[in-house]
Amino acid sequence: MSTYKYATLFLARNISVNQTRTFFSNLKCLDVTINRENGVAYVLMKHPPVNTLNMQLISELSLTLSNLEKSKCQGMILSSIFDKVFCSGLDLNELLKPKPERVKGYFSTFQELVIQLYGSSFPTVAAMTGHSPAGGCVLGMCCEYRVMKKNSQIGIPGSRMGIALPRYIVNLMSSTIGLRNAELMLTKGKILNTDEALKVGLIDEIANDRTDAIRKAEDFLKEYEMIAPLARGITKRIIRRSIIEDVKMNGAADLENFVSVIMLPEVQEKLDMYMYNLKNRKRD
Ligand SMILES: CCCCCC/C=C\CC(=O)SCCNC(=O)CCNC(=O)[C@H](O)C(C)(C)COP(=O)(O)OP(=O)(O)OC[C@H]1O[C@@H](n2cnc3c(N)ncnc32)[C@H](O)[C@@H]1OP(=O)(O)O
Repeated sequence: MSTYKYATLFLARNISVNQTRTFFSNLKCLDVTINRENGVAYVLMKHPPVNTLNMQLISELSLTLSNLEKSKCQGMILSSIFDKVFCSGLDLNELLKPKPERVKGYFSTFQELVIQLYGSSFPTVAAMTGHSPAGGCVLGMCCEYRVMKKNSQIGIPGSRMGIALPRYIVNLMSSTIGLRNAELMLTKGKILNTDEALKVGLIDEIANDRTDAIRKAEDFLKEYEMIAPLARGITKRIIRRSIIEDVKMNGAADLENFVSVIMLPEVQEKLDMYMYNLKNRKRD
């Protein structure tokens, strides 16, 4: 049995091997296991070293969501096998010196994933085992509930990187923490620690460690066992409809705009500096 399989079973505590089944065995960047008893899917990102959202990870997440939609999945916990990082966001290498068609395809695949996760029919929880910058924060915001390990950081540093965010990201943040907080956070490209994130409502609970994060995520999903699935699903759809409709209406134009900004020499210069600083910063 692989290390990852052990990790999955460890996460699905109290569940014997007979109660779990590996949903997909041919994925490179994900482990997907379903608990047969309650229908909860555990989707663990395992793309070393820091779960950067390269094309492969984005595509596997998307494929997994499609398959979970077709299965009798009752809920999903999105997490990471890494203790320090949930997800480090989009792949900065895709943003640097990009070819227009390639970068357009990349962002469009990410946009589709966001809408798929945000609009999923089953309830979703992000069990964030560590830092969740940028795209990692976006994945978390698409879920109904976010539990984050203490001493982690979360936020979208777009402005600090010279990137004007697409409107669906701004809308997601505004719907999560309110317009005022979103404006303050996003215009400054602020990254929050767990206490700050809890205070503004960017996360819902703080966990002591990985096991605690998973337990809290399971507890959140358990509450739905008493709720009529149809009523829950319809209500979720109504609440989330405006952002989804907005992407359908404006997503393509928004994407064109975003790509043309990314290609600007001054934005590229800023991104280059950002990457340089990332590679040369002191590690803690
Ligand atoms: C139309 C769609 C638009 C969406 C627009 C808005 C949404 C998102 C935009 C983005 O997501 S851009 C990506 C922004 N991400 C970041 O700024 C995070 C950067 N990374 C970090 O802060 C840290 O790596 C970490 C996540 C806190 C982890 O720190 P740790 O010390 O554990 O690990 P490192 O040593 O820093 O990293 C290991 C290794 O990975 C490289 N790396 C990290 N993150 C990225 C990344 N996002 N893209 C590419 N590469 C990344 C890092 O440079 C290290 O490489 P080496 O130095 O080992 O070669």
